[in-house]
Amino acid sequence: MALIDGAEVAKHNNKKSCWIVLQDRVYDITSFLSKHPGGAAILLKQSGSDATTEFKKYHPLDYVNDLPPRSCLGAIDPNTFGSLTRRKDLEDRPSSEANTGQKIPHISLCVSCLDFEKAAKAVMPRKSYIYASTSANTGASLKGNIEDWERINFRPRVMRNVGDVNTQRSIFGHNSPYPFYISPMGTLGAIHPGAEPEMVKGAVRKGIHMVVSTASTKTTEQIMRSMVEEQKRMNYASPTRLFFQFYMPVNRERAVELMHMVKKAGYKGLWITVDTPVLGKRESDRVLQAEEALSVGLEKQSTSEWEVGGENAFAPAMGGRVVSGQLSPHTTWGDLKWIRREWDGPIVLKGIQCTEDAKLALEHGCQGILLSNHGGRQLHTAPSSLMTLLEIRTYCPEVFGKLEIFVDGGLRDGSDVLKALCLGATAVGVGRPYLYALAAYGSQGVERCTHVLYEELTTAMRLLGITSLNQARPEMVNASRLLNEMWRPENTAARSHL
Ligand code: HEM
Ligand SMILES: Cc1cc2nc3c(=O)[nH]c(=O)nc-3n(C[C@H](O)[C@H](O)[C@H](O)COP(=O)(O)O)c2cc1C
Repeated sequence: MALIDGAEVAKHNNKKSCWIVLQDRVYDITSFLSKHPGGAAILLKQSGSDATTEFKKYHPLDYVNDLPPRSCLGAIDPNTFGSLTRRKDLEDRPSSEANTGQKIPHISLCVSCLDFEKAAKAVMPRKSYIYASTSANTGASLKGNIEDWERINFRPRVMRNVGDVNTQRSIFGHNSPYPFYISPMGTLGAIHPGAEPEMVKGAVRKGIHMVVSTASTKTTEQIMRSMVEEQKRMNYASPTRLFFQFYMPVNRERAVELMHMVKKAGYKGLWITVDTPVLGKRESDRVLQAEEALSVGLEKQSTSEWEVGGENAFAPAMGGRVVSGQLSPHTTWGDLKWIRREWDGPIVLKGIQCTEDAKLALEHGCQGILLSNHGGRQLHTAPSSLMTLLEIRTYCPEVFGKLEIFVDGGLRDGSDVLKALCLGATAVGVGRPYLYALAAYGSQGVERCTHVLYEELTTAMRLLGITSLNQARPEMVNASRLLNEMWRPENTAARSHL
């Protein structure tokens, strides 16, 4: 087949005829524009040009196989890459105009979790920063997550021998030096070129557990392989284990296929996200999408025409856009029956937000619950996980001891971790701080973030007067302020459901 000239490709740079180059092949993606789950605008930005670098940020290479038949037009003439369109005018602006040109701070200057965000903002493309930092609606859920940790105080004991401290915890029998783990976050390819494997590398080196997202840039197997390779480099001395976060696809066969893949790859537990029957309204994402559409002249297209994906059968996008077919709004408690038949390992429900559902999780044979509002990205004014933890302690204490209870959302300090453990949590998930650490410093950032949290935790334990996490008790914290605001059945019209 004759090679295609770059100058020819460059001509097809609009929505009527849109060609892109991926690796050394030319693709006509005109008919795919309106079906792309990530939106048409991002593809049009790449029209007539080599989209390989941008593509790899978001997708495994084998995604090209999912394009409609006959999309591949042939190979590009390698001598004509120079004639392709260079869309410099549309390149991503840095996330913070003020930081442009600023040098990234030395990693040793990151002494708290919040410092990683500042560093990341200096280097992250604006789109990636918006994806990471965005939250639902006015941001009230995210704000509540962060603030509630500071509304609980410790009740320290003094004059105790706190020379040596032990911070070990286990998740479903898998020991870890830490009572915290890395929360699942999608699309890490947009955060660091090394994507999920880079995060895994840092995790393995420090021995921290990690939950891998269904919406990852790399495949389930690639991510597991990267863990095994890093383990090998460390003579298998790292206790790190990977768990899998599961978004339920609408199609059951696909769901089963994914579960089998996850099992075969060796993931140690299935964390089913239950707070996302639909995507929350992430406002900054929406503004960005509108800006992108305007920048490529799509403003005349009605939003719905371009945003509703077609009959796609891919992994979900979690970037503020609904991916049709990938998030099932139809999942119910009854589905746990067939899920259990397909998956014999531990099941955690991620996104439990009230007592009633905690009880149901126990009744339905789950092994764990993760109290979470998805980092404030889903329901506007959802309860913080801390508030839910207090509610569950008050109204269904029977789940403690029978389920492993995790919390996440807004934890930015090792002492926040300790508060959750005092109140009975098994372990806590940390999301954005790890993402920002990865963005700014790659796997070294992941290691550093773990170290920072660990140091804060051990200091807090000593100052609280304990030497082991088994000594953490509810009476070591004063949660009165939150308890005053906690939901109570007597304040609700319908009381019969508890
Ligand atoms: C050419 C074949 C392509 C296919 C088959 C494809 C497919 C998909 C699919 C299935 C998703 C849903 C989420 C996911 O699985 O990650 C998605 C999202 C997305 N895609 Fe593509 N895509 C293609 C090209 C591109 C290119 C060239 C770019 C960038 C220049 C791109 C950027 C994105 C972005 C930004 C998202 C949203 C991710 C998020 O917000 O998390 N895609 N695409
Ligand atoms: C950028 C980003 C992507 C996320 N992607 C997913 C995901 O794919 N699946 C999921 O269940 N939760 C996802 N979450 C939610 C996290 O797992 C976790 O619940 C939340 O980030 C914890 O809050 P924190 O970021 O304040 O620590 C994501 C969160 C962020 C910030």
